[in-house]
Amino acid sequence: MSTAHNSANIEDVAKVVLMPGDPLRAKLIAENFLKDAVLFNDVRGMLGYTGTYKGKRVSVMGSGMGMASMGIYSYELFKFYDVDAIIRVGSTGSYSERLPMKSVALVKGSYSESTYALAQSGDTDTMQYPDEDLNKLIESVSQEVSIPVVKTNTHSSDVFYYEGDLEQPEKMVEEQDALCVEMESFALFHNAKVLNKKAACLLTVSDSLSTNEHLSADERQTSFNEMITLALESAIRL
Ligand SMILES: O=P(O)(O)O[C@H]1O[C@H](CO)[C@@H](O)[C@H]1O
Ligand SMILES: O=c1cc[nH]c(=O)[nH]1
Repeated sequence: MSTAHNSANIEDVAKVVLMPGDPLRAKLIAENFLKDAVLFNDVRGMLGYTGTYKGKRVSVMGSGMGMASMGIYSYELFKFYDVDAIIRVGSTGSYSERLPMKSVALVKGSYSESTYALAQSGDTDTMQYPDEDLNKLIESVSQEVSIPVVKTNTHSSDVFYYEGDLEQPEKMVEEQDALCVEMESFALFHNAKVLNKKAACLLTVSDSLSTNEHLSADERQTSFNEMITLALESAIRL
């Protein structure tokens, strides 16, 4: 079985999938963290691999950028590949010094102005949520492996280059308790909800919109490693 966007057979994909936005980050994760990783998809360059981590089968696949792309890939993984859980591992821009550079955020709610949920199923909720039990697991693993997380809502935006209200970051912090911005978790959480599956989202702060700092390529690599370790250590306990 395959779809228009994924050439894998159902048995090629593990029950738990890590999803970075960037397909090349999926490749790096497969090469550096998984044993015996095998490529299961390269349609449109959206690389997906399955291997083992500490003996347990885990997959990793890019989601692409934005709700529409995450919407397609996560829907297909849940619905047609019988995936139980997806953990997004993304980069984020911080709106507040309460979420410093390189810190890891565990998303407890995803606020969006996006029409994704409305268009997908008529869902008018502007806040979509991760799986509560999966988040609790990640939180407890974070203590066990000493990789701290900041629990926060995120702003899940359709827009990267923004020319609107300059006070948007402050408003997101005050009105939505969203300390950061990224572009996919709202669609992922919505799909998990309508398909009765599990989803979570870990984000590493790569940019600060409050202090105007940005991670270098090397720093990104090192700090993403902590988030990926936490996601994998959680995945094998599911
Ligand atoms: O690092 P990833 O997972 O791609 O996530 C963030 O980076 C991209 C923007 O540069 C968007 O996809 C945003 O959500
Ligand atoms: O969506 C994103 C992701 C990383 N950094 C940003 O500024 N925005």
